Amino acid sequence: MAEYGLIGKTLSHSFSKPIHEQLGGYSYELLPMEPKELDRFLTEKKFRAVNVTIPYKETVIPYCDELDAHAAAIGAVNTIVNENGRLIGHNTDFAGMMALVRAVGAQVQGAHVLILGSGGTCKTASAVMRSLGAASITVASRSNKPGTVSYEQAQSLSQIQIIVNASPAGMFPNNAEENFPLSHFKQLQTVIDVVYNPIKTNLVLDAQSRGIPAIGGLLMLVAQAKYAADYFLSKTLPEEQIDAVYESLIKEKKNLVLCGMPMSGKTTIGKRLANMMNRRFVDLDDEIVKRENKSIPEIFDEAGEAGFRKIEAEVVREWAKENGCLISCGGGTVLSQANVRALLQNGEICLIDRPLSLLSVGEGRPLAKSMAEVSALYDARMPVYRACCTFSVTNDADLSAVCKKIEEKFYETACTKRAES
Ligand SMILES: Nc1ncnc2c1ncn2[C@@H]1O[C@H](COP(=O)(O)OP(=O)(O)O)[C@@H](O)[C@H]1O
Ligand SMILES: O=C(O)C1=C[C@@H](OP(=O)(O)O)[C@@H](O)[C@H](O)C1
Ligand SMILES: [Mg+2]
Repeated sequence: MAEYGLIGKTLSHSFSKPIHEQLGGYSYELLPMEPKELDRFLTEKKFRAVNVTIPYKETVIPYCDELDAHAAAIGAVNTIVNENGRLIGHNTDFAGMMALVRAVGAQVQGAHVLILGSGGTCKTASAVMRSLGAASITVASRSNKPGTVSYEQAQSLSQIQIIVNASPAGMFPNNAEENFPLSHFKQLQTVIDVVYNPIKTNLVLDAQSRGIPAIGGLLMLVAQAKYAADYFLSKTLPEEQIDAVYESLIKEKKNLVLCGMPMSGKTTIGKRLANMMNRRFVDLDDEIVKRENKSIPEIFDEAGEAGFRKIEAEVVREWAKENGCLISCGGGTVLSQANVRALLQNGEICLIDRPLSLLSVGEGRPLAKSMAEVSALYDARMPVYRACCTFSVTNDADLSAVCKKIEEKFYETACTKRAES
């Protein structure tokens, strides 16, 4: 019998297991099930408490003997506690979203709010925004539901100050999906995205690049889990647990991406650091070579630089979706804004800043065959590297000192909650 767990349809990418195990010390199982199995599961009641996710948050309501006030008002249940055979339904998404709103510093009182998506999460978002005194709440949906506007109509709502994405747009595996355009919203103050995989969707990255505070859904996931764990254990865990679990999850899940000049040490440092940090090591050039079964100079000879960049972009798309990796780029990878954006969804980019005087001509590098070429590349590329990186480390010391410095900076500056909003 699974004592605690998560019921839903497809759960392979859920982070709930490590979150709950860290929060409450109990074992927590992912329990994917079809509707037929759900009926048996909730009738047999062989569990102590479970969380509920898509698409069952409304389906489970008739099985509950009692609902708490939030669950009843919202019409969705994400936590069920089995109290001696009586199933009590709670909604801790409400408190989870409150935590997200607080963390990003949204001023909801008197604000005009646009919610993207009209499913279950929209109900929670509306309830939160209403309770915080929003002046108006408009819901945009693709399905012409009564009381909603289309995405096209939503574009003309120039008074909108807060946008909440409550739809699965941009969610894994559709990370590259174009986000809802933000350029029309001149009054926009805050963007909240409930999607937590990737850690930053294109919507969050777009808002942040416009200087608009924005936050992804990971903190909400952790916060709702903490409030669910309170019900599971019949006690109130400290609020600080939310930040602690969030930060440890971010540290584990974020990719560390190394960029920089050819011969700056990306591959060498990457291998060593991945070992030190116990991370999966991915060298994008190696992945390209493996995929094409050709060396890099052969690819350049046959397909030109444009052909190489096309393959490189596809390999970036694939690996940028992963979590917890150490990714060493090729020297030209981050010259493409689309590649940078993909890598920033789940990662922090570190520039390996190796002074020009320490760079040399390397083998198998078609674009850096002479020192004159290296020097010209250096002048052209360093500003681009500096602009795209989250932090940089000078590589002019011995390798182990440089690796240590990168690890420290990654954890200290790149993985804090502040970096997400
Ligand atoms: N801090 C360092 N100390 C000594 N050698 C270094 C250092 N950084 C880089 N190198 C050397 O520079 C060369 C190029 O490194 P590499 O990792 O292949 O660069 P990249 O992947 O950035 O093109 C390797 O021979 C590596 O050992
Ligand atoms: O600078 C570049 O444009 C390139 C750098 C190489 O990687 P390294 O930086 O690891 O040498 C490799 O991706 C390819 O030759 C193109
Ligand atoms: Mg390399």
